[in-house]
Amino acid sequence: MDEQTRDAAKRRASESAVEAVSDGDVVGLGSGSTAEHAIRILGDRVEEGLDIVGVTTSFQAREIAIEKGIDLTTLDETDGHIDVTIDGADQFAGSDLIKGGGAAHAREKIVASATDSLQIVADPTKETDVLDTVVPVEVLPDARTTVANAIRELGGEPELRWAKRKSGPVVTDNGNLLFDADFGAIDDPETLATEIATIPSVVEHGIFPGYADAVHMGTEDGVTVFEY
Ligand SMILES: O=C(CO)[C@H](O)[C@H](O)COP(=O)(O)O
Repeated sequence: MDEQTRDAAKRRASESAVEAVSDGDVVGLGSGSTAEHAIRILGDRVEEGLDIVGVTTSFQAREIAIEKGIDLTTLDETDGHIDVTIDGADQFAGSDLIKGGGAAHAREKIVASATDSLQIVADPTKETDVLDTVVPVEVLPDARTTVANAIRELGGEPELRWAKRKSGPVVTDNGNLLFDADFGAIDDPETLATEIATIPSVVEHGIFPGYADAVHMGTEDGVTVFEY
C-alpha cells in the first residue's frame, strides 16, 4: 500500500469512526496521523453545527483542535468522564492494542480509560494476529537505567527513543524519557501489561489490553468495522 492510498484509508477509517459521535458528547481526541484526520473531520462537523467538547491526548491534538475551532475541556471539568474517544494505534489484535508511536500513550491511556466507547482508527498495516511491535515505555529520567534492566529481566530489549531533529532523546509531553522495548511476539498482553506497570518509575506503557470497543480499518476502497 503506497503512502497516498494508505492516507486515504486512514481518512476513510476516521469518517466511519466520527459517526459514533453525537450532539452533546465529550469527545477524546487522539494523537497521530490517523487521529488527525478524525479531529479535522470533527472540526468540519462542528462548523456545520455539531455540539461537542473535546479532551485532548497530546500537544499535537490540542493544536489541531484549536485550529479547527473545537471547544476544549479537561477531565477535571467533566468529572473524569468522556463519552467517545477516537484514537489511532500502532498495532491491533482484536481489542488489544499497542500505542505510543507518537509518545503520547500516557495521556492516551488516561483518556481511554475514562471513556465509555473507544473507537480506534487504523489502516490495514496495523492489523495482526499477535501483537509483536515494540512497546513504548515512558519512564522518569532518573530511572532509565534501572527500568532498562527490569525490562531485560522481563525478556524485552529496550532502546531509548532518539529525537530526529535534536541531538538527544525524545522527551514526552510530560517531560519524561521513552524506551521502545522489543518483546517479540506478545502471547499474553494482559500479563505483560501488568508486569511492565509494576516496574518502579514506569510512568506508562503502550499495551492497551482489551481497550478497543471498535476498530475502524480503512481499506483501499472501503472500511471494515470490528466491534468488541
Ligand atoms: O499511539 C499513538 C501516539 O502515541 C498513535 O495513535 C499511534 O502511534 C498511531 O499513529 P499513526 O496513526 O500516525 O500511525
